[in-house]
Amino acid sequence: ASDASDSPSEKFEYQAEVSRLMDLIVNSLYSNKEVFLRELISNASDALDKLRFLGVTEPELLKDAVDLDIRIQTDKENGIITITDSGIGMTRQELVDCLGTIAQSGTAKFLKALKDSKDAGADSNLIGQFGVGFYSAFLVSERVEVSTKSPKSDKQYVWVGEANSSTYTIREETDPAKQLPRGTRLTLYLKRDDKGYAHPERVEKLVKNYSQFVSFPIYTWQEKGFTKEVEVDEDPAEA
Ligand SMILES: CCNC(=O)[C@H]1O[C@@H](n2cnc3c(N)nc(I)nc32)[C@H](O)[C@@H]1O
Repeated sequence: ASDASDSPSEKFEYQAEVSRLMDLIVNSLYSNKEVFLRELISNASDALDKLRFLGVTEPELLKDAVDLDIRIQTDKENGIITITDSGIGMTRQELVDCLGTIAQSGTAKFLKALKDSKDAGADSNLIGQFGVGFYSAFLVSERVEVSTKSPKSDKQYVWVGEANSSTYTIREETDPAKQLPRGTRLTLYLKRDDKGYAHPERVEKLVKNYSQFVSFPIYTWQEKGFTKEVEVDEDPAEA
């Protein structure tokens, strides 16, 4: 929760289409909540891809030499999941453009596709195709924080959204303990009935089921520090 020491935050209204889209996603995927982790890992992977691609022509983007990976930390006592990527990160304006607004055409197309889709399964795949998977975080979270640092900006910002709210806030991240060299850290404060997702073995199972083809290493935080989550198939010759 934001305490007094936080930097001042600015409040924004979601663009109307976004509010409608969030309600639609939460209602249509209610029976398939576990897809949230696949969608958020997919966004993290896209952010790492963007960085790798841009790094080819703009090597200075890679100046903060941190490994390109995705780290998932669970806090089962408090029902919190953290997903951190060392991707390109977002500027303050990008937070507004990417999370507070959506191209009208995108929503209309998504709505039509949703109507045409037959079963719930199709719905969950549709949100990935339309790049709107971020909002699936609100299937299981009462509050989502997106702390992000882009090499294009000298400041780190925190976007905060609450379930069933028509507004979100953005403030500068000034807490020294929360600084990122680059990339994005999502903090999911899980709903009372969904705190079970904050168990490491459940996260591991979801990562194995849904995200085995991500082209970056995914680490889950255990008590004993980060361990490699996705087995790399041993070369039989070396096994
Ligand atoms: C419709 C919701 N919008 C998004 O999910 C967009 O937000 C941005 N986004 C979401 N998670 C992100 C992430 N982890 N890193 C970066 I860079 N951008 C991210 C991307 O531009 C997504 O297309």
